[in-house]
Amino acid sequence: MSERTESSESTGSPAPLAVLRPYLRLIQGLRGWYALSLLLGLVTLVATVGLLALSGWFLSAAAVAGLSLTTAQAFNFFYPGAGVRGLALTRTAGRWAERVVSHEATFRLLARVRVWLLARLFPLSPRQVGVYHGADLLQRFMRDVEQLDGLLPRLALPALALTLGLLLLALVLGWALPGGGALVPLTLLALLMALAPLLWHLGQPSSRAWVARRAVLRRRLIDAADGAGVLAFHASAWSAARNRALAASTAALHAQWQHERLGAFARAGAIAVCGLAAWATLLLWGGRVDGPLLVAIVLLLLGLAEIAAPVVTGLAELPAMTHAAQRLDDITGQTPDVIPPASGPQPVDGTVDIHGLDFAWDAHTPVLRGLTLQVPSGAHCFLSGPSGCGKSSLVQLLARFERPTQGQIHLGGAALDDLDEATLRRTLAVSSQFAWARQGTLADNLRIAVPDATPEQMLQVLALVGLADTVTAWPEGLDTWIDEGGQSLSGGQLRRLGVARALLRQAPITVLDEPTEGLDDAAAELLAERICAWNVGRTLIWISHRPQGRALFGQRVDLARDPA
Ligand SMILES: Nc1ncnc2c1ncn2[C@@H]1O[C@H](COP(=O)(O)OP(=O)(O)OP(=O)(O)O)[C@@H](O)[C@H]1O
Repeated sequence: MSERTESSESTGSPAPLAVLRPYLRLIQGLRGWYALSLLLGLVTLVATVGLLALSGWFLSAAAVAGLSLTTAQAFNFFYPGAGVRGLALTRTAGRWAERVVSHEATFRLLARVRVWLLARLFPLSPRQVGVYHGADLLQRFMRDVEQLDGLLPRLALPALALTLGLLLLALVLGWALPGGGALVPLTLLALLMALAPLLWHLGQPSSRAWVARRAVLRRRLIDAADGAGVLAFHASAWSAARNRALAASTAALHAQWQHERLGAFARAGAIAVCGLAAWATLLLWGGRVDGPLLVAIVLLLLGLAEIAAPVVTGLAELPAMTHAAQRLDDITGQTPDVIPPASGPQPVDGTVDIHGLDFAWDAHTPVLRGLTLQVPSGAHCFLSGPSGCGKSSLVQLLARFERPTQGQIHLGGAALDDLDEATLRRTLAVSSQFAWARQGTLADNLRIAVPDATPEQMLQVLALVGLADTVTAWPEGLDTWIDEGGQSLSGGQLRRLGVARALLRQAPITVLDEPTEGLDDAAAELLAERICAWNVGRTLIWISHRPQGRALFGQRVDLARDPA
């Protein structure tokens, strides 16, 4: 688990509301959808409370009218009955339409947020992304984004609809209840508004714990599942991993319980406040206004609880939303280590010119010091050196995933920093030391390098790395399914697939990091021979701590001795 992720969870101060700003900005393009949703929410609110009020009035007025035959005969049952049916239908249709519209807006917003996040994640260097545990990154992209999707439909819009509804009610009650009737909904509004800062304050610890602990739970579970194959050999480590996952689960459930408890109290508080308003109205205006009208108003105020409860639940969610936004801000707030120019010079050939290169992963441990190396265009260079001398770090620098602390790299006469992204990737093909395959067919994995590669071209490079016979013997050949991360391939096959992918590119400069790992000496020698022949006229940098194939290379550099 990364230090960074762990620390951002254990020591957070209250997340400021300002972290929600980027998401509110993304909402701007969906204003029409949200305005429609607000309108439908208002219609539903009016229909809901109107239905309760009218039904209450209807029942009590009918009861009063039934006291004598004359009034019973004169009472008009038809219009109120039609009104009740109309309001009930409006309420159902309004709620349905409001849900459809707000869900549509939310899905559109989710898509926007995820695309926006990905656009900020991709320019980051592997080191910047690597500080996040894979499970944690997924949690941020999925669960934390989902937490934010309620910002408008579950909080802002219902709160706005309720506020407008209460103001409207103030007008109605000002007319219906003489002597300060408008004060009832206005007091209700003030009380609900006072709940907001209280819930914000009270919700901070539990929501921070809930957002953080569910992320820890996911990491622990994925750690245990990923490591099961290894941990199962070590009984105590395996039971420790399970216990850690269990403890994380217990802690996450406890935090969720505390978080939900606050929401439940808030809901109960809102219902109680509406109930108190109804009682107060009954006590203050009982006997002063028409009985059925008073019943209607009391029921109307009780009905408001149905609208106010979800609003305060949304308010109780606000701290969790800001904590989720804060976790996303950890990613989006980063400045990429390398910002490539939009356009730049074109390399004229495959020369690699490294001059006075210094590099360190951290301030205390220099990895490369004053490395100077010139590989002429079309030359084949064998780069060796003991483990840890910085061979793979040099690959990271050539690929521009990292920046040197000093010195310059030129490719084809152009400074690496000046190359635009597409030109750099076109110029340089790299097979990294860490082999990887994505879930998909073998052909899918090769087409990562060249999307329109033909089966013949793919088999050609597979033959170079000694995989063609194996692949053609598989019943599905190039269409053989490869499991996530290349798990269905042997270590050596996976490594050679990575090399084949780089070779398929036929780029002016090819860099292969430890391509012979996992091969016996004879196979390693043969691989070097074939790849040198394939790259005739193109620059090849072969990085290996093994001597096999060394004699085939015109240029031989020992990184531990030659530089500095
Ligand atoms: N991503 C990284 N973050 C921090 N330190 C790193 C990282 N990658 C490598 N290092 C450190 O940099 C130093 C050089 O590592 P590097 O992988 O470049 O060596 P190498 O010569 O390729 O070794 P090997 O032959 O074992 O692959 C090592 O001390 C290593 O711990």
